[in-house]
Amino acid sequence: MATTVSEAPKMGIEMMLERIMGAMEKQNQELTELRRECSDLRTSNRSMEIMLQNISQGRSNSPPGLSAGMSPSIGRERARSPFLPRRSTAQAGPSQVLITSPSHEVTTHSFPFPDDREIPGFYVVIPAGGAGTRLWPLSRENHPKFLLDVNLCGNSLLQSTWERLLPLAGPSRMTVVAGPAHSEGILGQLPNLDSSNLFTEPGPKDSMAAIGLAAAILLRRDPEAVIGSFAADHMISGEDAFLGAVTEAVEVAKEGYLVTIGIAPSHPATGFGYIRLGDKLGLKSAPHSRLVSSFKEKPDAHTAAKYLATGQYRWNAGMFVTKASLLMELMKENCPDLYEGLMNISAVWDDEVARKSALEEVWPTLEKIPIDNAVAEPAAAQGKVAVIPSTFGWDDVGDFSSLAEMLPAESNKPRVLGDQRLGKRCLWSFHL
Ligand SMILES: Nc1nc2c(ncn2[C@@H]2O[C@H](COP(=O)(O)OP(=O)(O)O[C@H]3O[C@H](CO)[C@@H](O)[C@H](O)[C@@H]3O)[C@@H](O)[C@H]2O)c(=O)[nH]1
Repeated sequence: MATTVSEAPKMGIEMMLERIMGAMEKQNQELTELRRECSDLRTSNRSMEIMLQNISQGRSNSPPGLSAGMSPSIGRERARSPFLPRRSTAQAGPSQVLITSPSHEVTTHSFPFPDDREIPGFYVVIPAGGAGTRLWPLSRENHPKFLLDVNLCGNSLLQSTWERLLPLAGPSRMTVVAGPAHSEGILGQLPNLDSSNLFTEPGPKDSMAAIGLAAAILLRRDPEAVIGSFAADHMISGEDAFLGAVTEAVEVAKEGYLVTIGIAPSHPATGFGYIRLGDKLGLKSAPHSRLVSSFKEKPDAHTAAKYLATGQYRWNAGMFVTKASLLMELMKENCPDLYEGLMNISAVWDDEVARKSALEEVWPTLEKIPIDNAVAEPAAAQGKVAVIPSTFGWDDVGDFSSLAEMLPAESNKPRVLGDQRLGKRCLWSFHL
């Protein structure tokens, strides 16, 4: 049937109305979805607050796996930093560790630390990579975050990492893996680092190649070596609790596990990986050790909030303790080309000329992959990964908001990194 002139505008209006109705319906659906997510978040917030009240009132059915210093307002992007003068108790006292028991009780344990904490055969590996682009321009390619004294304590993050771990390994078993651009800065800041323990990689190939290179070299030097990798640019408070956790991790590593340290989460962070706790291992020498059921790398906020509410998850702090031989076996199984490349490089490491040509030839061909995806996730699926759930304060100082949390400020005043009296000459100020 032919359309008359008077019907044409009517059809146009009807089509417009139809489109508007369709758009409204879509918006309604999205609103319903958002309301549902808000309601989920409110529910998990409420349960967290109740659990926190229980802790503060000393009730025993306290929260599954939360650090006692945690802020109740988990809806905020970040909780108060444990690196600020405390109003909370996340930082355990000397030789005391806040432990979350499997029955979800937070208890305080004392570790019988001997004066000499050195662990024979334990090597520290500090992968110092990345320019920390989220902290640019404070951190730049030639001034990476780990060389900066970001919280004005008098030490760079790298120096603090060194000092923290030195009691466990002693200077001869402390190693660093970094790019050539940073060698001078690293040796300048760490005068006690043996230059043969600075493993220089030609270019960034991500954490598996960096830690794998150290493991391959150390395995040739000491077939029984147990290694622990700890990022150069993390901040930790409650150092006794930290050392206690690493000491337990070494015990578990000796039993043939790849061991990680799980941090009690204080808020539903989306910038970290999460570890799902599995069964208790029941080791006498490592009473808090558990199997890792699975890893989840950087979930969205909704998923992270759900994880927190279960109490069964810890943050993955990127710390791994293992026999060097096990790490290489896992690489051989899961990324054989990377394994072979690193074994070839390590075979000629002590010969400077042969090392140079092996690095030139092999390094560019190596796969760029994080240790989490390369070995930790597949090994967890085989029941080969353990975790020491811990409650020391930890942050990876990833961005300005995390850095700002570590700096003191009066309310409604900017946070200043540098000398406040210098006014405009201060290093940096934050308006957050
Ligand atoms: N030497 C060297 N080190 C590297 C390289 N790539 C990464 N690293 C080092 O390996 C560690 C982790 O690498 P990132 O790239 O910073 O990892 P991420 O995205 O932050 O995630 C990992 O760490 C988080 C904690 O900070 C975890 O929450 C997450 O699950 C994961 O393990 C850091 O110490 C980093 O310096 C490299 O090419 N060379």
